[in-house]
Amino acid sequence: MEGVDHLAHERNKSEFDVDAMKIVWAGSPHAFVVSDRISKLVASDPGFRKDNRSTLSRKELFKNTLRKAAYAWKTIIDLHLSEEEAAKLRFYVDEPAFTDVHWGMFIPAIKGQGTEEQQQKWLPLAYKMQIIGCYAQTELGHGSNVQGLETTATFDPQTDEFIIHSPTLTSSKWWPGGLGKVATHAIAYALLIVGGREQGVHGFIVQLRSLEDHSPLPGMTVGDIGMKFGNGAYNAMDNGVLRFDHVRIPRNQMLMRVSQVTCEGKYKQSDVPRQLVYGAMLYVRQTIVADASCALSRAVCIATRYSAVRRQFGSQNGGPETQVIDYKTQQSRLFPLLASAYAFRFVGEWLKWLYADVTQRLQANDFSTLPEAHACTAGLKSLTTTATADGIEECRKLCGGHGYLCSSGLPELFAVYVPACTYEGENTVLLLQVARFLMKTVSQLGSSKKPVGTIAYMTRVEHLMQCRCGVQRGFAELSADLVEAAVAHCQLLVVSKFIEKLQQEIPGKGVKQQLEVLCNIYALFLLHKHQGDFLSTGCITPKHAALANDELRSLYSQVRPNAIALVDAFNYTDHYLGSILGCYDGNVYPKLYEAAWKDPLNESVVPDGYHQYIRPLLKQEIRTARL
Ligand SMILES: CC(C)(COP(=O)(O)OP(=O)(O)OC[C@H]1O[C@@H](n2cnc3c(N)ncnc32)[C@H](O)[C@@H]1OP(=O)(O)O)[C@@H](O)C(=O)NCCC(=O)NCCSC(=O)CCCCCCCCCCCCCCC(=O)O
Ligand SMILES: Cc1cc2nc3c(=O)[nH]c(=O)nc-3n(C[C@H](O)[C@H](O)[C@H](O)COP(=O)(O)OP(=O)(O)OC[C@H]3O[C@@H](n4cnc5c(N)ncnc54)[C@H](O)[C@@H]3O)c2cc1C
Repeated sequence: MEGVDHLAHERNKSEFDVDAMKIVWAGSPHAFVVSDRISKLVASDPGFRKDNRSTLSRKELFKNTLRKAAYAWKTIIDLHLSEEEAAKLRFYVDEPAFTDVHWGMFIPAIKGQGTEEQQQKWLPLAYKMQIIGCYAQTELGHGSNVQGLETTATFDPQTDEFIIHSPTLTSSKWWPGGLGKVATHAIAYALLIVGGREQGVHGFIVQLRSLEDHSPLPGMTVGDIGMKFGNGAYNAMDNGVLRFDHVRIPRNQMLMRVSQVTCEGKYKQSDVPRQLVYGAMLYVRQTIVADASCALSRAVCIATRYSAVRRQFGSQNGGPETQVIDYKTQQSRLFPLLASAYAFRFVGEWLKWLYADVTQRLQANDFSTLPEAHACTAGLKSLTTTATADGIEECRKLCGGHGYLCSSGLPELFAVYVPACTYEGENTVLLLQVARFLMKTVSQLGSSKKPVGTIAYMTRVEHLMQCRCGVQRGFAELSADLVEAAVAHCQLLVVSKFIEKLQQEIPGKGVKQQLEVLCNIYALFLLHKHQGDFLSTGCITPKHAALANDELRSLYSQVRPNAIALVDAFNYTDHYLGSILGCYDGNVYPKLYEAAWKDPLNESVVPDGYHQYIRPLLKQEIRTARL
């Protein structure tokens, strides 16, 4: 029945202060208040409805996304929302759209790679959305290998301009979000050529479309690259293709914080590392780690609530069947994911601090922590997105058949989420960056340069020193093993940041105890999953492994009475979850049944096509009917 909380009995079992945990999850009392208010504002506004998405054609979906983006912007203006509130509103609208790239990449790229003058010119236009930007780096022939990009930017000293050109088919820009149909401007990455000399890849602000009638400017061939994985909401994003035919832009539209080209045609490299050209990717990778905790927590919330509702087998003397959440197999699949959601939340908080710290240092031309920041953002983006994509799929399976319904919210969450393993750096390529960083650290062991920060533990791996001479030669040969070492390094990071979180003051009855249980589950689950490595290296004995497994089962039993409260602490509205299986009141079956009849296929009792195809079949008139 509507209004009845079918999970009340679960919520009454909680052994901790859920409201206090909501604040821990949000990050602070202020962040909780903003999140709670904005999520309810979005959920209560029919203008942000999303339950009909699966019935729309791609063009309808895309146009609806434009409408929502415009409506969101109007809401932001009308309600005088702050930047923080506006970002939260776009988050809870939960629709992949050009605004993600405009706010998440185009603006950070100008802030990180533009001069003061360029920032003063372009940022006000971007903040007011008087221009809409995209981040055009990837090409048909190159994505991972940025230095392999083929688009050229040739300086013409006669006119004080750059000529942007796509010399080959594979140099066509391919994938940039928002590029296909919406963006008026791009940060386009191209191989800089000055005085006949190639100077590497740099970023350029290029206007793509008229601000009068939105038509592509001369020399631009631009469009959408077509349907993407599943019928999910990511098809609301116009990932595009763009070719330049000798397009001229003023010299002052090359982003010149890292290097400059003078009007005389002199190329000047500032005394900053060229890798600052990659700065926007560092920013997005750290946001993607926070996004991973959000996406995984959504899936875990759905699967946990449904596991408490679903009963299957185990009836005694006609009594109720067993809740599937009580099965040890269900717990051993679900609770490590619950622990991972919290673990990724806290390592994401730390990574946000690390990014802010390195950004502050860069402003003072202190580049000392840039390599570590790159390794951490690259490695944690790779680790958390892989675990989250796999975790969302596991949550779908934990919900049995109903997990495969669009109304469960899980198929779409998976379809929208999985490209995170590829974009912003393909996960294996990024782990190789971490491996390179680790091996560089090994090569410095024994020198005066002592490992600090997240690699300080490596001073204790003296035995690696003997093999360091071989490492340089064997990197390619050993790369598969080194990628595993990179994963282990990142897992250690996640565990250590969870432990550091627990050393902070955490208010609320039972809250810290619950987090300690989740931290132990996360760490012991990893030990269990990789016990072969731990045993083969002598880090643990078989007895330790057995004790760890016993402890895991005990920890699952400790989580069980608190599971619903732990996912309630995410404070997601039913609107944002978009899932009948995960609805707050647990009233699943009536809602599933009601939703089925809303499917367009049920608009008529006799399906379209019956008289043309089925009736002749049934009446054996097939021989005469024209197929
Ligand atoms: C790193 C590469 C793989 C290789 O680069 P190179 O070949 O140039 O270098 P080397 O491997 O030789 O390394 C040289 C040297 O540099 C160091 N290095 C490398 N990268 C960096 C870096 N980023 N920072 C610092 N240092 C770096 C490296 O360690 C070496 O050092 P040593 O010599 O000392 O060893 C490179 O090619 C690469 O990065 N490839 C990956 C390409 C990539 O990531 N492409 C992404 C394209 S953009 C994209 O995919 C966008 C997806 C967007 C999806 C949706 C949007 C999500 C938005 C989230 C935010 C939303 C927020 C909204 C807010 C709101 O609404 O308000
Ligand atoms: C949904 C989506 C949105 C995107 N949005 C944008 C955007 O807004 N702007 C933008 O510029 N780009 C965007 N991209 C492009 C994205 O950044 C690239 O697809 C990504 O960087 C991967 O590059 P790639 O496609 O060239 O993969 P590849 O590098 O070709 O990967 C293919 C395989 O090769 C392997 N491989 C590659 N190099 C090595 C190596 N050195 N050693 C070992 N293995 C290797 C990889 O591990 C992978 O298994 C988007 C992509 C997607 C899917």
